[in-house]
Amino acid sequence: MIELLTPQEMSRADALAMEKGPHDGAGLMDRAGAAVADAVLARFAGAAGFDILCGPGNNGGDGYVVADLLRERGLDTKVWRLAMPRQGSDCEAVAARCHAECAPLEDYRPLPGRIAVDALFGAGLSKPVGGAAARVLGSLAETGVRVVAVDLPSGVSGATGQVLGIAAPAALTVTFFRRKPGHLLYPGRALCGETLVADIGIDARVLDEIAPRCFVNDPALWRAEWPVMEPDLHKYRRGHVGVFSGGPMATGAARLSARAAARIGAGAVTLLSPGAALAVNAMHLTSIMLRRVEEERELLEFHEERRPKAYVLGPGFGIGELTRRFAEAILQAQQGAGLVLDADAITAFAGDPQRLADAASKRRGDLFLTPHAGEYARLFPDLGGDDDLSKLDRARKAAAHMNAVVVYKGADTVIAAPDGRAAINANAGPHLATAGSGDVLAGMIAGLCARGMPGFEAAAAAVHLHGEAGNGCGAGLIAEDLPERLPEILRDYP
Ligand SMILES: NC(=O)C1=CN([C@@H]2O[C@H](COP(=O)(O)OP(=O)(O)OC[C@H]3O[C@@H](n4cnc5c(N)ncnc54)[C@H](O)[C@@H]3O)[C@@H](O)[C@H]2O)[C@@H](O)CC1
Ligand SMILES: [K+]
Repeated sequence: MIELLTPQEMSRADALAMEKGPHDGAGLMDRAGAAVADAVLARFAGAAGFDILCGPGNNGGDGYVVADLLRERGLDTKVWRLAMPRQGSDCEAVAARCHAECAPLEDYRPLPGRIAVDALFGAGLSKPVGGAAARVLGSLAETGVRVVAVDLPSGVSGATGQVLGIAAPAALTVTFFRRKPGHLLYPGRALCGETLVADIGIDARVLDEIAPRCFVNDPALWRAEWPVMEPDLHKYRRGHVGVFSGGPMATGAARLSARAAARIGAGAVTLLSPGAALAVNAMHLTSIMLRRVEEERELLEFHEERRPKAYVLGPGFGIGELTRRFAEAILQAQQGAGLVLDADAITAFAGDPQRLADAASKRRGDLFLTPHAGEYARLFPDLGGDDDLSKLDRARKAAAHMNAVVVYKGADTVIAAPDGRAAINANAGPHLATAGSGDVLAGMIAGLCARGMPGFEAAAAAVHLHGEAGNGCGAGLIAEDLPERLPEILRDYP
């Protein structure tokens, strides 16, 4: 169940399911409505009554099925319809046989103690919600009546998670077959409340034809590429990571990355430090090696001699020509290596992103960019300022343009590959929003890249395990804790 379908892909799944049987459109709708009614009864059977808000499309159709099922149970149930069902739709067919009392939506007033089932718009939302629907959704949000959303809270775009017009927060959302990006991308994710995915009898083989390109970032997405630890493994075959340190007053970030690379299983890690910071770094390192790298010549010597599999450049490094030259040197080296550009190394290319794109077009190893929203907007001002683009679109466009795996960070981190695959992360808690957390993630990505994981999977695995590490710490978390949680988590990934 890791695939995420756009509303268009979901309607294709519905159509393919109807074509192949055994259920026709009304049959799927019966099952969808029954799944919602079951979920409502499991949680809110004791409510004073049930108000089913029905739109004119098939989302409304699900609502009529719910109304009938609750009414059959003898529960106080009333349908409030926005408009008559669309002619010839499955909604029209199920509405015609619904026995619940119907009234115009504009007469609906939310009453405390009753449950509102929001079946106004689902996958077919096509414009901002206005008029009576907007007034009702606004009043739901104000009165705090408990809302169960059918498929999606009406007003939330399934494709982007953005609110078109207005949406009312749901306590529970019941969706069908597979989730959509809008269930996982904010603000949609927060408006969905608890999300249930119901099986309505669509055969998963329809996915072979749809070939979805977006996934929830679950271990099932990358587990097959997890590097196997062979018993006779030599430390350099486990991959060597080089991490660039900043000057004497900015060394901590690089050490966090280095420690994370080591903890995630790189066989060796070397901190590449300017001469002035060697002493301060040496005072804080034990198993991690230290080497002076201040000029491009020293970097190339290290690269030739030690053949690292991946680098981290950016944390605490500073923004300047040296940053850009180091990045280019690694991307253009004969012996390819992965390169994670984080923090300052992303900002260093702001103003001239084409220079990075040119270097990346010739790369021999994987390239990763790990911006948060601010860094993203600095590097891609046009994409960052385009309100029509979702976070998913932005990550994908950046990945294609930079020929890189882009990890667009935040509470709903998106990982996108240049080939169009993308994953949305869902396991990270708010405690991860702390100084140094991103430096740890950069090191984890480099470590998994050095261990031989392909780029997209390495980034997705690192983001997931970073979330797990954060959840293991909870409140009081500081970035130093994250690498130390990894040995326990990695017991599940031998
Ligand atoms: N037989 C099927 O096709 C199935 C459909 N399912 C349900 O059907 C939904 C999708 O149905 P539809 O494609 O009919 O789409 P919706 O019912 O989500 O909405 C489409 C209707 O709403 C109108 N509309 C869209 N945005 C509006 C706005 N902002 N203001 C006013 N009117 C607006 C459209 O003109 C159209 O009439 C899913 O979300 C799911 O709940 C499920 O029952 C599974 C089976
Ligand atoms: K809805």
